[in-house]
Amino acid sequence: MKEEKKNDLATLLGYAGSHKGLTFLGLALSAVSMLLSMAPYICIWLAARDLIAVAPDWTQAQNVTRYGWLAFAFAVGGIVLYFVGLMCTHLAAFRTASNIRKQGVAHVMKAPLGFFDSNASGLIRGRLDAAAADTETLLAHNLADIVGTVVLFVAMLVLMFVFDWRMGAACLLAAVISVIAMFSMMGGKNAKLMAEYQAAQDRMTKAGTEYVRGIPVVKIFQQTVYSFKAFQQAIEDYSNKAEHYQADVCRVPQSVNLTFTEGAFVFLVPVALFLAPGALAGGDFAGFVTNFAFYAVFSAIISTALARIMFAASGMMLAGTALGRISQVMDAPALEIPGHPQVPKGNRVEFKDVSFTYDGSETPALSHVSFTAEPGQTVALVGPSGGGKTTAASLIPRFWDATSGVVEVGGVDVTQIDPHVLMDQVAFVFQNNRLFKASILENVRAARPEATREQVQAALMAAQCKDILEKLPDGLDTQIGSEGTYLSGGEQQRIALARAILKDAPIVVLDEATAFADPENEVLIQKAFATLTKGRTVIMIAHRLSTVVGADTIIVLDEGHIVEQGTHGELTAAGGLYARMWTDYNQAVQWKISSEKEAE
Ligand SMILES: Nc1ncnc2c1ncn2[C@@H]1O[C@H](COP(=O)(O)OP(=O)(O)OP(=O)(O)O)[C@@H](O)[C@H]1O
Repeated sequence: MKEEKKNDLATLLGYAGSHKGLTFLGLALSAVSMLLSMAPYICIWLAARDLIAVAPDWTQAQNVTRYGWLAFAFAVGGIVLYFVGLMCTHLAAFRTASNIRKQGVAHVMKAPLGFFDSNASGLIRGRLDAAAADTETLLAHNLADIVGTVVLFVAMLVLMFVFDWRMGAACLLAAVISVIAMFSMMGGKNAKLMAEYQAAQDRMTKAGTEYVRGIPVVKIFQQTVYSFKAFQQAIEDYSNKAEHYQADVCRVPQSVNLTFTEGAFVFLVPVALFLAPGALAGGDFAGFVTNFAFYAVFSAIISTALARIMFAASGMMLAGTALGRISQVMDAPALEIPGHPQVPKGNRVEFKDVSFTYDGSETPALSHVSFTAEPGQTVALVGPSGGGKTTAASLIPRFWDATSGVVEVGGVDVTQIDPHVLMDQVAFVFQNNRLFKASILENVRAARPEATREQVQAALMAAQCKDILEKLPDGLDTQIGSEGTYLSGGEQQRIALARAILKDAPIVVLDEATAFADPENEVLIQKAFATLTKGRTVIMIAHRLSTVVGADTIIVLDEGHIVEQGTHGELTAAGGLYARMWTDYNQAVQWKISSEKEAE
C-alpha cells in the first residue's frame, strides 16, 4: 500500500519536468519553517527559566527581552519561509498541471478516431481538468503540509522528551487516547457502518441527479409525486443512516477525541503534582516549574499536529485519485504510425479477409470480410441493423485497425500509409459528423484550410446549402450555435457534405442515413450526395434500398459476415436476404404512400 502511494507520487512528480527541483525546494522550505515554528516554544522555556531563577526579583532577569525578540524572529522567519516554500510548490504545481493537460491532449491526439465515439471529448476534457486540479491541490498545498506535518510530529516528539520525559509522556498519553478514539470510529464493525453511510450518500446524490434529469419526462407524464418518491426515499435513508452513525457510533469517541485533543494537559497537572515533592526535595524546584510551564504551553501544539495528520491522510488519497484520472486518458490506445510509410497508388479500396472485434466484446463485429471497390465505383453496404456496415466503413479511415486481415487503399495496407496522406485521400461523412461552434466558413474550411472564400461558397452551393446561407443573418460568416443560430439535423448534414466536397478527396466513405431530415432536406441531401460521389470511389452505408439500386456492387452484411454480394439485378434474382429486404422495402414504401393518400 505504502509502496503504491510512493509510486503514485513519483509518477505525478514525473509530470513536473524541469520544475521537479522547485517542488523539492518548496518541501524543504516548508520543513524548515515547521522547525522554526517550534523554536519560540524553546525561547519561552528559556525566558521562563530565567524568570523563575531570579523570582521574585523579576528585574534581575536580563535575557527575557532577548528571548522575546528571538521568539518573534523565529515565528516571523517560519511564516516567511512557509510562504516562500508555498510559492515554489505553487509554481511547480501549475507547471505540472499544465504538463498533464498538454501531455494528455498530445496523447489523445494520437488515439484512433473511433476512441472518441466511446469517449466523448467533453468526458476526456473533464478527466484531464479534474486530474490537473487534483494534482495542483496536492502538489501546491497538501504535499507541503504532509512534509511539514511529519517534521512537526518528529520535532514535537523530540521536544516532548527533551526537558522532562515524564511530563512529556503525560502530554503524549492524551494524544494517544485522542487518536485511538478517532480511529475507533472508522475501524472494525464501524467501518461497515461508515461504508453504508457513504453508500447512502452516493445513492442520494444519484437519485437527486436522476430526479433533475427526468423533470421534462416527469412533466410530460404528470408523475411528479411518483418520481419524487425515489429521491425522497434516498434522502430519508441517508438521514437515518447519518443519524444512527452520528448518535450510536460517533458520539462517545468524538467526545473523547475532542476532550483529549483540546485538553492535552489533563494528565499533565496530576503528573506534575505527583512529581512536585520529589523536585522540591531534589533542590531544583525552579527547573521543575520551568519545565511544567513549557509543557503547559507546548500541549497546545498537540491539537494542531493531530488536525494536520488527519488532513495529510486525506491529502494523500488525492494522489491516487488524480493518477487514476490521468491514466484513464493516457491509457487511450495510440494509432500506430508506420516507420516507413508507403504511398497509395490509385484509389482502389480493398478488404482482404478482414475481421474486427471491439475491445471488451466477445463476438466479432466483422468476420473474414473481403470485397473490392475499383476506382470510380460505388460499393454499397447494406444489411440488418448491427450487421457491421458502420464498422466496415470505419476501418478505411482507420477509426479502428482490423484485428486480422488487411484493408488496402491504392494497393497499400492502410496501417502502412502516413495518416495525413490517408486523411487527404479519404473524405468521410458519418451521421455524427459534428459542426464546431464557429462560422459556417470556418466549419467548411476545416477540410481544406487554404481554400478561398469563393471555393467554400462553391462547395456550399454544390452541397445544396443555398437556402441555409440565405436565411442566416451573416451568411457565410454566421456563427453556428450562437444567438439562437441552430441548424436542423438535415441542414447540418448538408454543411458536412459541403466540407467533404471542398476536401475533394478521391475516396468517399459515407453514411447516407437521412433519418433526421424532412422530405425537402432529403431531396437536397440526395442531390449533394450525387455531386460528392461523382467520379470518386465510394463506400456507402445504405439504409434505404432505393439509393443502392445503381451501385456497382452491393455487399450484404449480416452478423459481421458477407452473406451476399453483387449488383441489384443479380441479388434480387438470387432470392436471398437482399431480395427479401427489397420486397420488404417496397411493401413499406407502398404502405407509406397509401397511408399518405388516405390521410389526404
Ligand atoms: N463502439 C463499439 N463498441 C462495441 N461494440 C460495438 C461498437 N460499435 C458497434 N458495436 C457492435 O458491433 C456490431 C456491428 O455494429 P455496426 O454499428 O457496425 O452495425 P451496422 O450494420 O452499422 O448497424 P446499424 O445499421 O444499426 O447502424 C454490433 O453488434 C454492435 O453492437
